[in-house]
Amino acid sequence: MSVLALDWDIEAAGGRGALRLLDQTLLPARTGYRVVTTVDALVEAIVELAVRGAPALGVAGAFGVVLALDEAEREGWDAARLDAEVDRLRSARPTAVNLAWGVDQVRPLIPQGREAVLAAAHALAAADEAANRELSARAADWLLERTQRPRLRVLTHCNAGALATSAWGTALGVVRELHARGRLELVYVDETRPLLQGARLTAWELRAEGIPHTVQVDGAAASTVLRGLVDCAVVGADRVAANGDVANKIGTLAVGLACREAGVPLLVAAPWSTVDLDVADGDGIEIEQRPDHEVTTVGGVRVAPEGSPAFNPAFDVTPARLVTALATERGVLEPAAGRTPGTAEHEGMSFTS
Ligand SMILES: CSC[C@H]1O[C@H](OP(=O)(O)O)[C@H](O)[C@@H]1O
Repeated sequence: MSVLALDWDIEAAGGRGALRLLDQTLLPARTGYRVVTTVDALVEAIVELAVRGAPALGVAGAFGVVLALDEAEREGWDAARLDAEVDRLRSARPTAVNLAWGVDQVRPLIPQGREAVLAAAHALAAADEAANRELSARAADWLLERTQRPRLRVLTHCNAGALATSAWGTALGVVRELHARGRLELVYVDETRPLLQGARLTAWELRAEGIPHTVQVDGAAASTVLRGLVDCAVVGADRVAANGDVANKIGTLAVGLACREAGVPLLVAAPWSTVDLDVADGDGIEIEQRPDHEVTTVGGVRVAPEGSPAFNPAFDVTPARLVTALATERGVLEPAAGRTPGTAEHEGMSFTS
């Protein structure tokens, strides 16, 4: 199964093409799509998490610039309006660096015309898949060497799968790689409240491919780790600071603390596009605050009393000292060990254990 979170649909919208999004708010109950042709519709899809996941947001941002160019032509926008709309797309969600990065990769090509921007967006999507496959192989090698286990029991949090990327996935890319090698025993899938990306999306991906897994409540993660039920935790990332601090879905920090206490490796799987060298450490990463109703209701049913407010940070920051390994397509770094890469590929990163 090769699910695509998003793809450019050249037949849509009168032949000019459109961005077709697998609407992740509908999964796993049903499969539906949003075919978006405007910046408004794409921003709405991003904010509602119809399309989500750092690398997928990068690809959506790049194709979103093409949508903005087409809309500008249809609506007669001047350069200032086009610029403002691209900025609005770029800032639709603040924590994942990839959205802004994807826009910034293609924006300089606007003077060369829409076909140049479209070609660059396609190239960015292809490069993301290649990076995911490379980092997954490197991560699997590292985990098998580190654990010396014949088959691995893995805990993962949220969804960092094909649905969160252009294809293959990051954390789930590592799981797919281990499974393909016959070296995966079981995946413990944190449900990942409040939007349940684990229970809804990660389980959907793993079930579709017959990858053994079991869904658990987020509150079980620490005891699962400390009871020795897993050999490692593998998660994605939304932004990695220059010192190795990692912003990821809320609850990742708790997994990192449990792993450190249990002496179990926490591996963060992320393409280099998620590394933000302009941010020195985690304190510089903006954490998205999301609406109360995501916490106080479940499936539209109120579970907290009317009038009870909610605290709903969408991400947390796991300090580098808890990150055993950071697997990118350029190599596997070891922030917790203070192993500064000291190689050209990782120029700008610096870890102190
Ligand atoms: C490889 S996706 C990285 C990251 O994105 C997810 O956040 P969201 O579902 O809010 O877009 C989650 O933090 C994943 O780990």
